[in-house]
Amino acid sequence: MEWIEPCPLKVNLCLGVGHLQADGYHEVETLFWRLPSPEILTIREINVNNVRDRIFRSGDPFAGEHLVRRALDLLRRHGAVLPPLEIGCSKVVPAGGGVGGGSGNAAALIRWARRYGFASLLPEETGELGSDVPFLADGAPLAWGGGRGERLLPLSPGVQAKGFLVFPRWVSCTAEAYGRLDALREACGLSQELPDREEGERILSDLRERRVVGLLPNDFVSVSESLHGEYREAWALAEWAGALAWGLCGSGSGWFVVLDPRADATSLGQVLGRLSWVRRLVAWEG
Ligand SMILES: C[C@](O)(CO)[C@H](O)COP(=O)(O)OP(=O)(O)OC[C@H]1O[C@@H](n2ccc(N)nc2=O)[C@H](O)[C@@H]1O
Ligand SMILES: Nc1ncnc2c1ncn2[C@@H]1O[C@H](COP(=O)(O)OP(=O)(O)OP(=O)(O)O)[C@@H](O)[C@H]1O
Repeated sequence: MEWIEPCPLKVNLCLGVGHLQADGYHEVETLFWRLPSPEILTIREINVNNVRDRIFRSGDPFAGEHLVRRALDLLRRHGAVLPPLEIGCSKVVPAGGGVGGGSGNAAALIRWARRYGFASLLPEETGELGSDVPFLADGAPLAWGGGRGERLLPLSPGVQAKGFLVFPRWVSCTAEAYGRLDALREACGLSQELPDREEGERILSDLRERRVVGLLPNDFVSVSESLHGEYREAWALAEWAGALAWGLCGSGSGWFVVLDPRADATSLGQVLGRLSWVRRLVAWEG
């Protein structure tokens, strides 16, 4: 048997970071939006006894253990009786870009396991793989997320739009970004007021009505702008292009532009593609 499983990505249409908790994680309040990923998982059953799983890596490189392997281990620990599997994924989305590319690969396997009745994991369980995995594994197009991202309230209907994910030449380590935000807040006495769901609903209603929102609220913007002046150029370009909204992907380094679904994205795509500090451009429609 062979299955093809599409992988999801996420951006945060609003992201507020609260205090560091005793478990080493910060409390967040966020509006998750699922976007289609250019990546897919191919899952093949190995019909030979006493053979181990084979997980193949190709495309864009990344460090550390494959999140798909960790997802397989998690599924089996929770009772999934899976045959040995051969899983492949050609990486297109750069790691450290803030869209949960690796988390989306793991989430795709978890969704596949749920669909075929192998196991149905809870958000608190999938959160072990990464804070964005519960949302990505859930399947809702939009959700308000609390806790570390595992407390989810699905929102509907979705938003029709198109746009770009833009990955710069630098990457952002999530743990470092949270640490820098704490340090910046301590140094500048910045407030830690968390957004509420009403703020998220306002953003959604503007986007559904195709009203311009501008730069989306994300506490990591100040951290990223302090490290890379290029983000200000990014926001100016998005505004010049008549985008509905733009913002940082999670804790960076990627950023995204949301356009009216009827807009012609050609010139913006050409301009973004020519920027010397841009490593990869991914167009999306959803
Ligand atoms: C920035 C977001 O993408 C917003 O959706 C997520 O909060 C980050 O999710 P992620 O990249 O999957 O990160 P994780 O693998 O869960 O966490 C990596 C590290 O980031 C820090 N971390 C992460 C999430 C969180 N709410 N507070 C944290 O302080 C912790 O040091 C943690 O060890
Ligand atoms: N299949 C995978 N694809 C990409 N990265 C992976 C994968 N498996 C493990 N990783 C590691 O996990 C980290 C987190 O990946 P993920 O794509 O979920 O998060 P991100 O928000 O895009 O980036 P980061 O958390 O690194 O800022 C990556 O930085 C990478 O080192």
